[in-house]
Amino acid sequence: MAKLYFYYASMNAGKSTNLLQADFNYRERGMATMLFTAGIDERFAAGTITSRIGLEAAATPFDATTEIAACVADRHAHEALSCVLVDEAQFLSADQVDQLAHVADVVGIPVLAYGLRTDFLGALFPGSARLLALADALVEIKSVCTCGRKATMNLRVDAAGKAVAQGRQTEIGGNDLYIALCRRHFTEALGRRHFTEALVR
Ligand SMILES: Nc1ncnc2c1ncn2[C@@H]1O[C@H](COP(=O)(O)OP(=O)(O)O)[C@@H](O)[C@H]1O
Ligand SMILES: Cc1cn([C@H]2C[C@H](O)[C@@H](COP(=O)(O)O)O2)c(=O)[nH]c1=O
Ligand SMILES: [Zn+2]
Repeated sequence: MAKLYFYYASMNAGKSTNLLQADFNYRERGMATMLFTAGIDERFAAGTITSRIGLEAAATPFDATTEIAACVADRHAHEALSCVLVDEAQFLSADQVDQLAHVADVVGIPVLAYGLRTDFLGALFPGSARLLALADALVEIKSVCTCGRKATMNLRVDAAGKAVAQGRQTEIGGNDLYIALCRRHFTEALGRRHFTEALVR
């Protein structure tokens, strides 16, 4: 039975690299894949998944209106797909994650979704919340804080490197805007009061 996997991590942990390696594995065996990534993330060429170590592949951009199950069914009708891979899965809606579960369960294609678990305040993204609830397998991709502990959180910083404690959940950026930290250093940088406020919102 095909499964829905959620590979989650903090920023800069190697999610896109891992996705591109999985994709390469399928393709070198002559198996077709379909890749999705968030259309709003235009840090690199639109419709491209790029890892910081130089690998890249073409992907279908998704936004809030994308009917992912229909896109997969269309492609699958022309070429039998062996795997669907989704980057930036934190930006999926709950309904789009349900569609990915349908792709695995009914269409029978394994789905590998890669994304952040939590935002800059330590709160779940909608897509991540649904994936944590539904995925058959939750796989953590680990990275390291400056102190050597596991970096599970994403601190947003301003131009002066100061922690940002409020703002909209979606703010596209890279190392200029975010630092992956362990929970202890994240909480200290943010101030425990802000951290708790975000969680009870
Ligand atoms: N020029 C580089 N050469 C080798 N590794 C790099 C380079 N730049 C970044 N990295 C490493 O690549 C990883 C980030 O990969 P990426 O797949 O883009 O992460 P994510 O998708 O989780 O944000 C990090 O481990 C980072 O240290
Ligand atoms: C923590 C956090 C992140 N984002 C954005 C920033 C990046 O554009 C992506 C994550 O990219 P990566 O592949 O993991 O490097 O998400 C955001 O919009 N809001 C946040 O709180
Ligand atoms: Zn730390």
